[in-house]
Amino acid sequence: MKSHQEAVSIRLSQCAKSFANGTRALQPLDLQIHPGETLVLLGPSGCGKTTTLRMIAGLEFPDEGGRVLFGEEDVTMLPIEKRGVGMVFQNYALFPNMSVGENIAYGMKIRKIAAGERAERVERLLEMVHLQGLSHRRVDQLSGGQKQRVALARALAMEPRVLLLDEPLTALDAKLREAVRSDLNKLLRSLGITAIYVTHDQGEAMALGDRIVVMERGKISQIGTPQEIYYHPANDFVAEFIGAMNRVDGIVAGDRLQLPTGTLPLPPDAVAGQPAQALFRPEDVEVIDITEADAHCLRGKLINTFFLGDRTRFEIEIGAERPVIAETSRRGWWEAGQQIAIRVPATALVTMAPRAAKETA
Ligand SMILES: Nc1ncnc2c1ncn2[C@@H]1O[C@H](COP(=O)(O)OP(=O)(O)OP(=O)(O)O)[C@@H](O)[C@H]1O
Repeated sequence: MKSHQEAVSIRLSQCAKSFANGTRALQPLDLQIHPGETLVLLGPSGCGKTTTLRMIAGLEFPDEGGRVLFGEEDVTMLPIEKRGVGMVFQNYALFPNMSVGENIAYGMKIRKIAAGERAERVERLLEMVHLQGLSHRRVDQLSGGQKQRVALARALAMEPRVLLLDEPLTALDAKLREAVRSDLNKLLRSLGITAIYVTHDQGEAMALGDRIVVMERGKISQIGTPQEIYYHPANDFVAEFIGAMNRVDGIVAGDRLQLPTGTLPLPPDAVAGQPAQALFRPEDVEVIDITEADAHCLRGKLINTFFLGDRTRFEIEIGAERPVIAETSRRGWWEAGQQIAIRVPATALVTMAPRAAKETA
């Protein structure tokens, strides 16, 4: 089913939010969401993700001076029922004593959409969320994943202009979460609806977002595609929040970064003779046997190993402020206490984006 609505852009302009108790949940915020894109709001607890989403929904209103636009239409003061948004929450918010079909049809009934059309839309939506044949099942007899699919179908039933999802997969167990996430991804792409998705889970953000907005303490820290956020963090906060990051300090010597225990490739912004910092991801660290170490390695002592099933994590003391973390899916094993070496290819050095909090699109 294609969304009947044309995809709409959304613009937040100077949207700040203070609550009556004096909490400043959001600093004045500017944000442009493209028609049909899935934008993920990502950040730690309390950073203002939900408040931003609720302002787009019409469940909160920005402080004076803030404006919310859907396309050309100023919706700043419109309540939720006049905005044409569909919402999905972590806790489903379904009517437990109604059937699946009744839940999905509820909004349509209120809007007095004819029974025939209601039934037809319910069938189409059930098919879309892979719940064919379950229309008469009571909601309290469904699994968590099925409930969340019903909530999604219900949100889409009114053919909203915008779909808003607030931590919709958090209540599901890990395996189910991945399955529903994959379906949701396909669905969002096929519908082409403008969607805003709140999560504190960076894996989810990477998997679902066309772009990700990383938020920190009521402010936008960076906006970018998942690749931009992962490989070119704009600042320390993003670098630390998204995935694990190694950072080591050295001195630029010739075409290498010199550390007490060996060398690494040069960071991109390195200046000869100056101190510089190299940032790299654990999965890009090659762990090698000390007998094979050469001038392009760092030497160290293995202080911890963790077998994680699909990969192994090593913590290696190299005389820097923090141990280097390496993760590899290759089968190879060293014992804690052993001397070891690591190599990092030049292409794996993560660069900081030159300017913070700039829109990249
Ligand atoms: N109704 C309210 N009254 C007062 N303060 C509020 C209210 N709603 C949110 N806050 C505060 O505003 C800040 C941002 O909250 P918000 O719910 O947007 O964060 P969040 O990033 O969604 O966090 P979480 O991931 O924990 O849901 C927090 O400090 C929160 O305590």
